[in-house]
Amino acid sequence: MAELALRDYEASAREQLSGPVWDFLEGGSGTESMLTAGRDALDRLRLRPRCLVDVSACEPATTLLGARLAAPLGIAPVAYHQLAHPEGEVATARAAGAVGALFTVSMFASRTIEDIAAAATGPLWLQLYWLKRRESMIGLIRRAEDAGYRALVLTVDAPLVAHRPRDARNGFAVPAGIRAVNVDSSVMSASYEAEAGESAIARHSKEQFDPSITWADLEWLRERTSLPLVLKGVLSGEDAGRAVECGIEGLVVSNHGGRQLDFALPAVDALQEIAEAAGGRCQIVLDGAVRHGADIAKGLCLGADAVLVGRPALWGLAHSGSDGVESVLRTLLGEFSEVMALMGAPRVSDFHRSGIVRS
Ligand SMILES: Cc1cc2nc3c(=O)[nH]c(=O)nc-3n(C[C@H](O)[C@H](O)[C@H](O)COP(=O)(O)O)c2cc1C
Ligand SMILES: CC(C)CC(=O)C(=O)O
Repeated sequence: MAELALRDYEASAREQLSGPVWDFLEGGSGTESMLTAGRDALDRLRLRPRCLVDVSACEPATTLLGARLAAPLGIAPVAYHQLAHPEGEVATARAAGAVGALFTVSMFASRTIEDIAAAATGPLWLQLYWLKRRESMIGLIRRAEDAGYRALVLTVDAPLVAHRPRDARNGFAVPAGIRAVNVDSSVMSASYEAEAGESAIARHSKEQFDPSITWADLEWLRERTSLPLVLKGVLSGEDAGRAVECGIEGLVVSNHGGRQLDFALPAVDALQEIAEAAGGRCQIVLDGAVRHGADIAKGLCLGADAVLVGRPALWGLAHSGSDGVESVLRTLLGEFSEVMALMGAPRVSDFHRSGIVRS
């Protein structure tokens, strides 16, 4: 297969997927201001290389929460991979394992977390929303522990799913046959049908998410699992400091790919403040608009330990299933290896704040 750039996978996915599914995948909240803002913020950052460094043997491998990765790269939690390919998350897990990337499985995965784990040869994290029915959440956590998941990622930027105009206009609902098979069907049953002016996705949150949780509730979760806890959707240094005080092991700096608070700051613009507030006491992961190996380097310079891609994995999946996801990840990895050499940064630990300039 000829080498494709990420934008070719995007174009192919757009052709393959139905209009409403494409809109669900690509769309943002409110004015969709953040869909371009996240990319613009990364583009404004320029890399400053060092010269005359021996880069004859660059080593992109790293460790994240104790798991070895081939590079500081992973896949962000994205609901319902079967929207892009019948094999869904099982295909994605196979691809992530083949490349040595982390795969964060969404609570709203369309394949069972056990089937996904059986296909995985790399580390898996499980993402959770805090459900009103806590016993459903705990049941899922037990299953994740038994299936060998390495961390739980609690998404904290979604007390409710924001208004997403494309989904509302399309009355978007996941097609029959694709279901959130890991969430109690009794919890989910009402949430698969759109109502007038509201997508079924918005109903998921209205009916199931608990918008009353606070920092105090984290202790309750901590007592119920031995897995490391990661908070996803943190955008302020104050919250990062608070998370560290609560003993949280990781943070995903993210604005949910522009799908939650409209006009939220781009995640990469919050990264340095958050990394400084965390002060090396927890691991820092960045997501949002990462589309090139250079973006991985930019994240590392500003204090991230790894970066995640969301939509690009689904573009690869829609294009050619597991092979497509693998090629997307390999493209990013190849670009990152080249950036390492050209930056004079042969190891992941060689990326520092001085390697980046805001233009
Ligand atoms: C279609 C779609 C579904 C998503 N589902 C989830 C989810 O279930 N849980 C979650 O925490 N984030 C979810 N996200 C947000 C991603 O984890 C991630 O923050 C975002 O997509 C990163 O930006 P990128 O797509 O530009 O790489 C979703 C994003 C998309 C595009
Ligand atoms: C099922 C949804 C709540 C998934 C999500 O987080 C999203 O669509 O951004």
